[in-house]
Amino acid sequence: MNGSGFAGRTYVVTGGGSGIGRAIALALGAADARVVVAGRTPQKLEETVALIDQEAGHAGRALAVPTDVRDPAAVDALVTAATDRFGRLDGLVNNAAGNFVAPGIDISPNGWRAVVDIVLNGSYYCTRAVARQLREQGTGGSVLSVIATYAWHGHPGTVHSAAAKAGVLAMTRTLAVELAPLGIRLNCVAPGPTETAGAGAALWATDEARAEVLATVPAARFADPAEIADASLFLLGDRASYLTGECLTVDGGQWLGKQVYGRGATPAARGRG
Ligand SMILES: CCCCCCC/C=C/C(=O)SCCNC(=O)CCNC(=O)[C@H](O)C(C)(C)COP(=O)(O)OP(=O)(O)OC[C@H]1O[C@@H](n2cnc3c(N)ncnc32)[C@H](O)[C@@H]1OP(=O)(O)O
Ligand SMILES: NC(=O)C1=CN([C@@H]2O[C@H](COP(=O)(O)OP(=O)(O)OC[C@H]3O[C@@H](n4cnc5c(N)ncnc54)[C@H](OP(=O)(O)O)[C@@H]3O)[C@@H](O)[C@H]2O)C=CC1
Repeated sequence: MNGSGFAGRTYVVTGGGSGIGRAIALALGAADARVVVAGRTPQKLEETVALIDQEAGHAGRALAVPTDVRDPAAVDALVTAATDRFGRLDGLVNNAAGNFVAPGIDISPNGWRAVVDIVLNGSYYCTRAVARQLREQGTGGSVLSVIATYAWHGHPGTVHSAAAKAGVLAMTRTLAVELAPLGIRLNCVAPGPTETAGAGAALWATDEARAEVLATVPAARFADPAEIADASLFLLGDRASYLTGECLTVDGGQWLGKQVYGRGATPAARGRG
């Protein structure tokens, strides 16, 4: 990945201690970027830092800053810690999330708040803090938010997350216009079902639930977090320099895969098969 334009740049990755966030942090580290990982669990963040150091062959390329993105003061302190350590910022990945499956009418106000505060409010606080830093630097930069396709098609069982991800998409499109004059691009990536411990526990905790999810994916497999990281680095980096306010779906065809007659078959073809 040398020559990709990431060398010497600094990115904050929220939820960088696990799953997709860790994969993005590792990919940035492998591309010679400096990476600041934020999340609530220090040990998970330190593991990511150790993996980046190991890949680099030396320490110092990554920093763990325990942060709850629901706390705007903590988010401001995260940006200060990142710039104190690396001198400047170049971008942000809003990846932190919380989720659970429950019927919408049964979710308590606190349950609604828990998810919306992490996903929507946290993404706003982080975007605001990083964009202010970029404005102060006068350098421009790039913000990527990890959403989900149910931001536009909805999803029974996760109304809090679907509503919050839709909010992040609207935030991205709005701020893409507001911040374009500052050279700041904002985009989203929408992964389909991706093999992570967090999503597995929250969304497909049983073999039956897992099989049900898999049956919705035309590609007939879960994504590897590294595949989401590849798309994410494209959106974050200079090869996407004229791309802003967009969302790239990386879902094995899942959200397009609604069908009446079966995949790849017309009724006539099915008759022959
Ligand atoms: C099916 C295919 C879809 C494919 C696309 C999927 C797209 C999206 C995927 C993801 O987002 S994966 C990310 C998954 N990762 C996580 O969720 C990890 C982080 N999760 C958490 O931190 C928790 O799950 C949390 C609940 C979101 C937040 O934790 P916190 O410690 O802040 O809150 P709690 O005190 O535990 O609970 C707050 C509140 O929420 C209620 N609640 C929690 N779980 C459930 C549940 N399973 N059912 C109903 N309610 C729940 C809990 O009871 C609390 O409310 P009150 O009791 O106080 O009213
Ligand atoms: N896996 C999938 O199938 C899909 C995932 N996504 C999205 O991808 C992203 C990553 O999910 P995934 O890797 O699967 O799941 P994980 O559970 O591994 O990732 C969620 C991360 O968010 C962090 N986090 C949660 N709450 C907070 C908080 N209040 N402050 C800071 N960090 C927090 C968690 O760390 P900690 O608990 O230590 O704070 C964790 O590292 C999410 O945005 C998710 O919605 C989208 C579509 C599909």
